[in-house]
Amino acid sequence: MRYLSTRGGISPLPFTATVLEGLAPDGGLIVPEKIPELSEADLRRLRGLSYQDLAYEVFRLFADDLPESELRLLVDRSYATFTHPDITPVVKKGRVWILELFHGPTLAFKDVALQFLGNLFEYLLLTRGEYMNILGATSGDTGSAAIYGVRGKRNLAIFILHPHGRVSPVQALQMTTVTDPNVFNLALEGTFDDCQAIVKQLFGDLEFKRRYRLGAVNSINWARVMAQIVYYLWAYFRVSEAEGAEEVRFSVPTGNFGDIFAGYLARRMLGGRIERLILATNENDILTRFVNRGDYSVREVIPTLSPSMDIQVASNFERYLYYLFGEDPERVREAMVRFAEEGRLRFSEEEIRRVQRDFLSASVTQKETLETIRDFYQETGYILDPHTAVGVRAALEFLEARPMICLATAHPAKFPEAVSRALGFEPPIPEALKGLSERPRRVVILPADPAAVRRFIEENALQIS
Ligand SMILES: Cc1ncc(COP(=O)(O)O)c(C=O)c1O
Ligand SMILES: N[C@@H](CCOP(=O)(O)O)C(=O)O
Repeated sequence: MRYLSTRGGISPLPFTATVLEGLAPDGGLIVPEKIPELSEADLRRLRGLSYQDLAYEVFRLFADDLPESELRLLVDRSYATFTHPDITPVVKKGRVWILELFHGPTLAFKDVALQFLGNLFEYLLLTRGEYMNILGATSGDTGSAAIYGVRGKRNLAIFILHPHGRVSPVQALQMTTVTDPNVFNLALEGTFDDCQAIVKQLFGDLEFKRRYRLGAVNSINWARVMAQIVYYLWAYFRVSEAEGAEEVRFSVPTGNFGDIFAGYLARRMLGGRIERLILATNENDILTRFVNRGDYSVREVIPTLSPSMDIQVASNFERYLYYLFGEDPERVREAMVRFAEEGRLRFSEEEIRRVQRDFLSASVTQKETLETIRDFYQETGYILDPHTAVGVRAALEFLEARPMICLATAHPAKFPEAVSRALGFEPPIPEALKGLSERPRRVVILPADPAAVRRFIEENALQIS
C-alpha cells in the first residue's frame, strides 16, 4: 500500500514512512492510495477472529512494509495492556448496543490506537537508530493516552499541548502526574483549536520539523485512523451475528472527526453494511451543520460537559473532503486555502446529498446530555460518560429496524462532575484512577503562541548528536 497527501504534494510513501512523517510536508493529511474492499470470503474468514487476530489482518492490508512477525508482536504487546479479554467488548443495553472502548490504560478510546502507535514508534526508531520528539494537541484524552503509549520508551520525548482549564480535572491529572523527564505537558491559555493550529503550524515549518524530528500522535497520523478501523469491523461482526442483521448503524460522538472517519473507511471496506454513521456533536455543532445543511463555518468554541469534543476545526474533515471531492487534491487544496481565509466552506446540493448517504447528524445540548445519562441509567442501570451520552442521544433520534451500535468513547469516572450532576452520585473509581490527586504533578503554562511553544521545544527537545 502507498500513501498520498490530500493536497497532492508528495510522492507516494510506504506505511512506515507515513507513520514517521505525521503531517504531509505540503500541509495535507496522508491517505491510502486505495481503500481495500472486503470480499464475502474475507468477511467469512475475519468474522470469527479474536480482536488481536482481526487487528493483525486489518493492519496487514495497510502496513505491508512491516515484517509480518514484527507486526504480530506489536499487536500482541499493544493489546496486552487492556483489562478486558475482548479488548473492545460490545454489550446490549436497552434499545442500543454499546461498544466499550475504554478498557485501556487511560480509560478512553484513544488507547486502542495509541498503545499500538507507541510500540510502533519504538520499533521504527530503534531499528533505524533514530529519535523523535512527539508534538501533540489534546482536548483531554489523546494527551494521556499518548503519554501512556510512549512512556518508558527509548529515543522519544513527548510535548503535549492542552487548553488550560478546559479539560476535565481527571484528564488533567492523568497527564500531569506523569513526571518522567521526557514528558512535557504544556497548558496553553486558549482553546483546543489554538493548540491544534500551533501543532500544525510547527509541523508546517519543515526546517523545524526535520531539525527536531517531530512526530505526530494526533489523528493526523495515519496509524491512529488505521487502528480505529478495527473496532468497527469487530463490533459489526458481533452485532450482525447476534441480531441476524446484514446491516447496522453506528453512532459516534465526534470532535476532531478522526473516530468517525475510521468508521467511514470501515463502511467502505464493508461495502455499505454500515448503512449510515450517526455523527453526534455537542453544542460545538459545525459538523452537524455541515451534514444537515452543507454549512461548514467556524464559530467560537463553547465549553461543554463533553470537553474532549469542544472543537470547531476538525482535523480529519480534510480527509473526508478528499473523498467527497472525488480524490481531487487540487480541489482539497483550494478548499483548505479558502477555509483558512474565510473560516467557512459551502457545498452544492448534490454534494450534501452524497454526504447524507454516509452520515446522519444531530447536535446534543448539555441539558440533553444530562437527561440522557439519567434516563439511560434509570432504564438500564448503565452509567454513560458525557461524550458517550451525546452519541446515545443522537442514536435514539435515528433508531429504526437496523441494530444501532453506540461508541462508548470514555469511562464515566473520567467525568465524575457531569455524572454526579445527572445522577446525584459519582461513578465508582476504577483502579487506574485511584490516588492520582496525591501524586506530584508537572505542567508548564504558556500563552497560546506558536513562538512560545517553539522556544520551549528548542530548549527541551531530545537531540542525539
Ligand atoms: C471521550 C471522547 N469522545 C469523543 C471524542 C471525539 O472523537 P474525534 O475527535 O475522533 O471525533 C473524543 C476526542 O477525540 C473523546 O476524547
Ligand atoms: N478529542 C481529542 C482531540 C484530539 O483528537 P485526535 O483524535 O486528533 O488526537 C482529545 O481528546 O485530545
